[in-house]
Amino acid sequence: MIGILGGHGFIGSAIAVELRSQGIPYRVLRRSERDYYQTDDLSAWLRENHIEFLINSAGFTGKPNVDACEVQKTQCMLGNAVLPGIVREACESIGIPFGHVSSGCIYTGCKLDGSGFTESDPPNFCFRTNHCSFYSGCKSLGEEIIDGCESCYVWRLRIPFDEFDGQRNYFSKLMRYSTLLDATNSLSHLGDFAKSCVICVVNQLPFGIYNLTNPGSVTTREVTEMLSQTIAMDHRFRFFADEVEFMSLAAVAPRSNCILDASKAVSHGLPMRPIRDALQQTLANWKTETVLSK
Ligand SMILES: NC(=O)C1=CN([C@@H]2O[C@H](COP(=O)(O)OP(=O)(O)OC[C@H]3O[C@@H](n4cnc5c(N)ncnc54)[C@H](OP(=O)(O)O)[C@@H]3O)[C@@H](O)[C@H]2O)C=CC1
Ligand SMILES: Cc1cn([C@H]2C[C@H](O)[C@@H](COP(=O)(O)OP(=O)(O)O[C@H]3O[C@@H](C)C(=O)[C@@H](O)[C@H]3O)O2)c(=O)[nH]c1=O
Repeated sequence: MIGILGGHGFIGSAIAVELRSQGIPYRVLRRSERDYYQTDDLSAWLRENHIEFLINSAGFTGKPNVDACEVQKTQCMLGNAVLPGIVREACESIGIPFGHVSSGCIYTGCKLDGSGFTESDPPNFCFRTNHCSFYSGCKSLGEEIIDGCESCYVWRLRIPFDEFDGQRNYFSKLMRYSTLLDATNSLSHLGDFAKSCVICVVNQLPFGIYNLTNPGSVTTREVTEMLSQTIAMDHRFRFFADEVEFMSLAAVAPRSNCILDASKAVSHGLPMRPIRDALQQTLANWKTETVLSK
C-alpha cells in the first residue's frame, strides 16, 4: 500500500490519478484526519495502514502564487522545510522508503556554458547563497533536511502545465496575467511528472534526486506564440520591459527562472517528452474551464 500526504492537492491529486490508472492501491492522509506534523502520529498511521512507500506531495505554495509565502512565513517554513524532516524521521523509524515532491525553483539562471543544472549542482537560489524568495529558500531547506537519506526520491517539479485550464496551470496563468515577464525556463508537464514519480516507485529506480522537467527550455515569448497559434488566437500578450519593471509592478518576491538538466530522468527511461513536443501536444488537447465544468 502506498501512502500520500497532500493527495488532494494540485500535484498530489495528479499522482493519485496516475496510481489509480495503474490499479496501484493507495491511501491519502489529510491533516484534518490526523496531525501528520507529529512524527509519532505519522509513524503510527504508516504502521496501522501497512504503508510500504510514502509520497510526500504536501507543502505550502501560497495562493495565488509564491508572493503569499513572503507573508505566511510560518506555514511556508512548516510545510516546505520542517515537514520533509518529519516525513524522513517517520519513514526511517519504521524502515520504509519515501518520495518527496520538491521544486526546481531552488536554482536561478543556468550554468556558465548555458547548460542546465544537474542533480549534483548545489542550489543557487536559496537562503545560503542568493537573494531568493522565502518559498525557494524553504524548498531548498526541505531538500537539505532529507539529504543523506538512503531510501528516498527527491522529485523536482518546475512550473507545471497540462491540458486542463485552471489557476495553477502555466498556460492559464500566461493567459490571465495582464502583463508577462519574458524569461527562459524549464517546465514540467504535470501528467509526465506524475507518471515518472510512479515509475520510480514501481520499477524501483535508484534512490536519489531526479530533475523531472521536460528536457530543454523555452522562453515565455515562445510559449505565448504557441498559445497565439492555438487556443488564444484573439489574446494580445503584453510584456514587462524587464525584470525590474516586473518586480516593481507585479511581484513581491523575486522569481526563480532557471534551466534544469533532465538527462538523468531520460537516461532512466522516465517519460518526460521534449519540452516543445509536450507543449504542442498539450495545446492540441486543451480543455477549457467551461468545458470542464459542464
Ligand atoms: N504547484 C506548483 O506549481 C508546484 C508545487 N511544487 C510542490 O508540490 C507540493 C504540492 O504543491 P501543490 O499541490 O501545488 O499544493 P496544494 O496547496 O494544492 O496542496 C498541498 C497540500 O499539502 C497539504 N498541506 C500540508 N501542510 C500544509 C500547509 N502548511 N499549508 C497548506 N497545505 C498543507 C494540504 O493537504 P491536507 O490538508 O489534505 O493534508 C494541501 O492540500 C509542494 O511541496 C510544492 O512546493 C513544486 C513545484 C511546483
Ligand atoms: C505574477 C506574475 C508572474 N509572471 C511569470 C513569472 C514566472 O515566470 C511565471 C510563474 O509565476 P507565478 O508567480 O505564477 O508562479 P510562481 O508562484 O512563481 O510559480 C511557482 O510555483 C511554485 C509553487 C513552484 O514551485 C515553482 O516551480 C513555480 O511553479 O509567470 C508573469 O509573467 N506575470 C505576472 O504578473
